[in-house]
Amino acid sequence: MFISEFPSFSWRQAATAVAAIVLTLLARFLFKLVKQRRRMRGLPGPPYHPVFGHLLIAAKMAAALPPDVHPHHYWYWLRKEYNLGDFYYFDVWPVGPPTLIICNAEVAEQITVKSSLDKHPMVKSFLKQHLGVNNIAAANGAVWKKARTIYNPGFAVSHLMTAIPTIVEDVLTFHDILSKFAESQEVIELEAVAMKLSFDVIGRLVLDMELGSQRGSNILVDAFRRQINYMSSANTWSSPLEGMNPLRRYAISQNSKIIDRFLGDELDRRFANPDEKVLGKSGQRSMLEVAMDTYNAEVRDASSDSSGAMDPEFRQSAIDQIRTFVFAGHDTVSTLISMIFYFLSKIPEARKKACEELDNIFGPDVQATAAKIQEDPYILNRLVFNHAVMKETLRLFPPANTVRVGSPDIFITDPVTNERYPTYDWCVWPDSYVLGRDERYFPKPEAFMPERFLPESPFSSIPAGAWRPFERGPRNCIGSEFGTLEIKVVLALTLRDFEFEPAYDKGDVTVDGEPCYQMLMLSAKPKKGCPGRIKKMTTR
Ligand code: HEM
Repeated sequence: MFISEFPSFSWRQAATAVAAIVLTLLARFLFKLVKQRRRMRGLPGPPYHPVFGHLLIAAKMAAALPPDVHPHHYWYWLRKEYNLGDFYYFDVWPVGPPTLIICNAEVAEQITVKSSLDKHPMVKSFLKQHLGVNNIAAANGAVWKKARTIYNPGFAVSHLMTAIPTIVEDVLTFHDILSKFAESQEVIELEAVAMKLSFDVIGRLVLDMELGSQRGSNILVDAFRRQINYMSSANTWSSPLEGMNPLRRYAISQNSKIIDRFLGDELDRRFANPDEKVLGKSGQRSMLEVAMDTYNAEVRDASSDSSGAMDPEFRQSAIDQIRTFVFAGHDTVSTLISMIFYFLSKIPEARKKACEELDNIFGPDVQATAAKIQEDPYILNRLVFNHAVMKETLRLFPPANTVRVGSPDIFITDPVTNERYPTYDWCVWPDSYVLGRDERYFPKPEAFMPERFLPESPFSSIPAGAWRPFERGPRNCIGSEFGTLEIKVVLALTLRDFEFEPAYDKGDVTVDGEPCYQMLMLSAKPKKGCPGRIKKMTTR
């Protein structure tokens, strides 16, 4: 083409083209805005502005709460401030997704148990950079079902019990570490200390490996820690621009490659030696073995290529799931350990009862307790009061939650009026924090009372669906049994020897009466990492 053949544009034509584009975009935006605001008609929620929707209320809420709070605190604040009922709609489009918040046990069951809405696409768009595109926690449909079917056997109680003896060793290391902190009397972030333990423990279950992160460093654990820092608040609603930073994205993808390489090498090693009994000293089968079993049964002959390499699709999916188990399996448990110590520090009677139960079942000596658990892990089932302590802590401080996407065919039904309300095009959020503080289900909700979970509870029985920190229905937590067992081992081996003394400052901001409020770090983490000192118990 010759130069003379180029069409000649005048500035005026260029300006007209730009104006046309801007006007089209503006018209589209206005069309969507009107459509969005109309959808709210007749739906329950805080006072609604015809143009700004709930944006003005969101601004008021942001001014009332610290900027780093987990959305659990938003939903609870809104409900109290505007005296909202069993569910409400909150429309902050275009700043955030229009959300339907569910605060009623029966309604929460309608969209998780009776029908199970899919996970919201924003869960995948956020998690894929950290846990891979196939991760079970964000997947839907056939991809999710296949993953759940493959890994369910690895979470069967009989299988989990085989991991307990080595977990006892990790918890004894934790005991040593707490002893050192008790001597030094330094202020520690309990959540960070507990996280090293929960890493070691999940390493046993998932990889049957001794990660040793309580004592030193490890390539995998270090890479996971960096990844978790990238997942922090800066990554989410409070500062959306940070998520767009290309340098940060590059750093995340490089770090991800380190994790993938580590796990991929492990898979390849086990693939190359199908007959080798790749068992660690526990003699248990890790999640890697569970994955290899499926591969050998279903995929190996059909799809190994001529080079004899593992089917790449299966390999990547296995890596994604193992990453997800390591992440989901350590992050929530470390929060739970620190929050149990925190709440028990405030309620000595509950602590005393938990210690008495441990003495009755195991006798007073910690080494003897460890030996008893190793010999018969099922003895942990007898820890009824300690289990109730765990449940009460999760009621007040649920570390995780589910976020679903509405569907044109699925409506919620108001349990009082029987009227149906839409879920379609709403982000649907059944909130365990709000439910856990509802006095219809949990009388004296602010009080820490493990007794409410015992058969002889002074209160009427708790309806199904009111307590849902592990979520419910087919998308419930696959690791709930394992998390519970781990907590019981921790309590059995540490509670009687150590006490926690929180070290929040007098001037620290509180939310719902707590300086230890829920911070958004993907999951809900205690503010400041739950700072405090460890005290060695001399009397119980
Ligand atoms: C205190 C301990 C734990 C709590 C409170 C907890 C809570 C939850 C919650 C609320 C969900 C639903 C999330 C959603 O719908 O997006 C979930 C899912 C999940 N959890 Fe846990 N979890 C805990 C421990 C564990 C452990 C120990 C593991 C693994 C070893 C684990 C692995 C998973 C996985 C893989 C999912 C996704 C399941 C699916 O979508 O099918 N969790 N957890």
